[in-house]
Amino acid sequence: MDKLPHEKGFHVSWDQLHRDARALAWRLDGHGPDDGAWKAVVAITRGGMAPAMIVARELDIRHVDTISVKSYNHQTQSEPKVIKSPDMDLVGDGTGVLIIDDLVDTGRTLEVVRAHMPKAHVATVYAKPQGRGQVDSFITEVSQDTWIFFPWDMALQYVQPYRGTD
Ligand SMILES: O=P(O)(O)OC[C@H]1O[C@H](OP(=O)(O)OP(=O)(O)O)[C@H](O)[C@@H]1O
Ligand SMILES: Nc1nc2[nH]cnc2c(=O)[nH]1
Ligand SMILES: [Mg+2]
Repeated sequence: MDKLPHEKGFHVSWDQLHRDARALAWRLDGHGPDDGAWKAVVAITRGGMAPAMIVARELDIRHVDTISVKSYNHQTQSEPKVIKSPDMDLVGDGTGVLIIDDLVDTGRTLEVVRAHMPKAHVATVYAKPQGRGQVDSFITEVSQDTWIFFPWDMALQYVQPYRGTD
């Protein structure tokens, strides 16, 4: 069987992701610059889209845009590239904008995104120590040598019982 590049796996179900993204929304609620309100959400595609939708729903934010940064091919990192920018008339310098991603690992993706919107508030659901300094808010920290598996990358499958029957 193929070996994973990381020994530890943190497997996140849809239910867990929903709860954690909601917890992130509750943490951010009332902390925007305009009487506590946020003016827009920018999801970092693709992984930030589901958490961003949940946060936007909880905080009643209707302006939702995306920035696309590609930095991984499966589990191998390469130079991050912005493939698609948000509407800069909407986001401006980032004031009042919530940038949402599923996780921060090395922080390289967020470095690129922050350069686009320096005044935005950056939030991720999960964070690893190396990239934690790039996020303003997050919910759960995992160790650097843990690989996070998201529900959209998994499927239910049969598991052998601990004790075989033969
Ligand atoms: O902090 P970093 O080391 O830069 O890594 C974090 C980024 O890596 C993953 O995205 P990926 O580039 O794999 O694209 P995807 O969201 O489309 O899966 C993840 O969703 C984060 O956006
Ligand atoms: N799914 C997933 N993508 C990543 N990109 C960088 N780190 C990770 C991780 O732990 N899990
Ligand atoms: Mg991503």
